[in-house]
Amino acid sequence: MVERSNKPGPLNPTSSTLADTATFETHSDRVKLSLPTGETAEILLHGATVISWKAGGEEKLWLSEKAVLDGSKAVRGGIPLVFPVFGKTTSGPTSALPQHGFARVSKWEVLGKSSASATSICVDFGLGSENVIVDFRKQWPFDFGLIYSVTLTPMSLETKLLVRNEGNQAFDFQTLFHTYLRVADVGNVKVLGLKGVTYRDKTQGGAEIKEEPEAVEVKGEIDRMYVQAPGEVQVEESGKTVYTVTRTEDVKDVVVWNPWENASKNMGDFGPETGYRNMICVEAGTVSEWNTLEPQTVWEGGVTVSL
Ligand SMILES: O=P(O)(O)OC[C@H]1O[C@@H](O)[C@H](O)[C@@H](O)[C@@H]1O
Repeated sequence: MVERSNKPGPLNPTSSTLADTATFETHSDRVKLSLPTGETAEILLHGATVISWKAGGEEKLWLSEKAVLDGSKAVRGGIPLVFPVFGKTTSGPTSALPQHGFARVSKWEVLGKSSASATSICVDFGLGSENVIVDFRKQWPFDFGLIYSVTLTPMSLETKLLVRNEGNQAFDFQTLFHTYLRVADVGNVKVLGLKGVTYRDKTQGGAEIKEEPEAVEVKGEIDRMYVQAPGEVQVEESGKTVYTVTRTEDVKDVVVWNPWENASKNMGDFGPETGYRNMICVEAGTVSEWNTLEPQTVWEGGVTVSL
C-alpha cells in the first residue's frame, strides 16, 4: 500500500479534546480547578490558601468549620503558606511579623494558568513586596517576589514556591506548606519515614530527640519539627497508605502537628470540637535554619501529596 505523504489530519483536531481539558474558574475571592475526571481544588486569594482538594469524591484536606475565609485572619485548615518566618521570632528582622509571617494573610494575585491538559492543571499566584500592606513592608523591608504554583492531577496535589530576591541586599527566610491532611480518625494514623531523624519537640520546650520507633503515632498533642528528614513520608491509616508526601531537595524539614483536645479548644476558629481527630498536619518546609537569599537570586521548593 502506498502511504500518502500529504494525508489530511482530522478535521478541527482540538475540538474533541477541548471538552476533556482541565479548567479553572476565577471568582472574586478564589480560583477553582477541575479535571475532566472529577478531581477539584479551590484556592483562596487570601494567603493563596488551598482550602479544598477533592479526589475520588472525597475531601482530602481538613478545613475547620469555623475557619474565617473573609481575609481578616489566617485560614484554619487547608494549606496556609508560611513565609518568611516559621512561628514567632523574638529578635532579628522577622521579630515584628505575625506568627508564620505575612504570606498567609496577604492577598495574592492570580497570574494565570501555566499548563492544562486532560490529566493536569497548574495555576500560578504572585505576591511581591509592593502588594503587601504597609505595616508588613515596614516590619520586613526587603524587595521580594513570590510565585506560588498549585498543580492538580488525578492522584496528587503539588504546591511549589519560588522566592526571588529583587533587591540589593540579602535576606533570610523560612517557608513551609502548612498542610492539614484529612483522616477518618487520627488514632489509627501512623506517619512513616521519620525513624532515626532528630526532632525538636515544642511540647517539651524544644528538646531535641531522636525518633526511635518505626512510626509516629498521635495519642495526644504533638508539635515536632523533624530536621532534615528523608524526602518521602507516608501517612498510613488503619494499615493503608493514604498519603505520600514527597519534597524537593531544598525543602528539608517536616513538621508533624496535632493540637489535640485542649489546645484546639483554645483556638477560637477550630471546629467542630472533635475536629482534631480528623486531621493531621504534615508540613513540609525549610524551617530549622535560615535560608539566605542573595540579591537577584531565587530559591525554589515544592511538595507533592499523592494518594
Ligand atoms: O495557630 P497557627 O498560627 O496557625 O499555628 C498552628 C501551629 O502551626 C504549627 O506549624 C506549629 O508547629 C505549631 O506550634 C502551631 O501551633
